Amino acid sequence: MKRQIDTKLIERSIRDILVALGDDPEREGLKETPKRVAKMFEEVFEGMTLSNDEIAEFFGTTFEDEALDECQNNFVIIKDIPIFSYCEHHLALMYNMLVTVAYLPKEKIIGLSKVARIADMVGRRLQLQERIGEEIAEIVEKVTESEAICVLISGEHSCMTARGIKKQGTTTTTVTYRGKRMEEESDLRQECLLLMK
Ligand SMILES: Nc1nc2c(ncn2[C@@H]2O[C@H](COP(=O)(O)OP(=O)(O)OP(=O)(O)O)[C@@H](O)[C@H]2O)c(=O)[nH]1
Ligand SMILES: [Zn+2]
Repeated sequence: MKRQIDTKLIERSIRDILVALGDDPEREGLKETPKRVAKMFEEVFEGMTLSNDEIAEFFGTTFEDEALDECQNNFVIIKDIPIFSYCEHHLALMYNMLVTVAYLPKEKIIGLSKVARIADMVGRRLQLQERIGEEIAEIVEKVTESEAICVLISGEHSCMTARGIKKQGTTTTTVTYRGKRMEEESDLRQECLLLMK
């Protein structure tokens, strides 16, 4: 069940912020700003209205194919999915984010676009980069029942490039492994990472 975002409360809060900044929320350029921001939040935080189970259910289109019985070690890799997110510490934009998802199909394969939809929706939450990887891996595992999943993410955090320490061009890379085979087989982890890069 999709949760509703309280847009009226967001509008009031943004108006308060404009006043706190010493500006006039009634002036022409700002009159519609609280409404615009509330609408933008509804869009960019849509993932906060859904649980991981719901995302798995909505974007869980899978197929079964006899050919899959023959190949227990053939990775599927969906590379460089661009997403945006917002860091939960500063509400600052994470940008130039590229997500690569690899998994070993067991009996089911997931529709390729669904992987991108899952990554996109997980990004639309107040996040940590590490948690984006964990949540994508968890949802892909729920949908595919795969025993070997890896999520590689690289991205820039505006809270680190445009404020504070201001180190432009710094990128952060996170790697998330999930599943029994990934835990147990270090060769598989290495092979997978090599293929993803
Ligand atoms: N691990 C991790 N840290 C993050 C992420 N996004 C932001 N941060 C960090 O969260 C930390 C928050 O630190 P604080 O000391 O509480 O906040 P701050 O005073 O604004 O820190 P500075 O950014 O160093 O100015 C900072 O080091 C951020 O770089 C993320 O996705 N993962
Ligand atoms: Zn931040």
